[in-house]
Amino acid sequence: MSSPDTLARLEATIAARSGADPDSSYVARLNAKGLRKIAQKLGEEATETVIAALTEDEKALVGESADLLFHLMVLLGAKGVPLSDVMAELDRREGTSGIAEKAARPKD
Ligand SMILES: N=c1c2ncn([C@@H]3O[C@H](COP(=O)(O)OP(=O)(O)OP(=O)(O)O)[C@@H](O)[C@H]3O)c2ncn1[C@@H]1O[C@H](COP(=O)(O)O)[C@@H](O)[C@H]1O
Repeated sequence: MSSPDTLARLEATIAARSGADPDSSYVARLNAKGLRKIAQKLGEEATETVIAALTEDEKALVGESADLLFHLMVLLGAKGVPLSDVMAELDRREGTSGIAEKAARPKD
């Protein structure tokens, strides 16, 4: 079933797999390699998503977007940042235009 719960389930799976055997778990393998590697993978997936958006079909964009979200979730897990904190930040922003928010930023 696909829903907002999908990311919550993935968060729980990632937490459960982080300390697993790196030979059998990709999440464990990434965590064993450390934060720098996780961040690098996230950057690669972001680039691949951009390339898919600009040069590939919708199926490729969906696949790369899933890779991107998955690796973001691994990064948040490695940093101990709950998904609910990110969702709360999006909720806080809800209804505020990005144009208005940017215009209200203090000028330096
Ligand atoms: N959603 C995913 C998911 N999406 C992508 N990937 C893996 O992410 C890896 C990245 O693929 P790439 O081709 O970009 O990278 P790569 O081939 O490893 O390339 P290099 O970095 O080695 O050069 C692949 O091994 C994918 O299988 C995922 N691996 C796991 N999950 C979820 O995490 C759960 C736990 O996985 P394990 O930790 O492996 O048990 C799974 O049940 C899934 O729910």
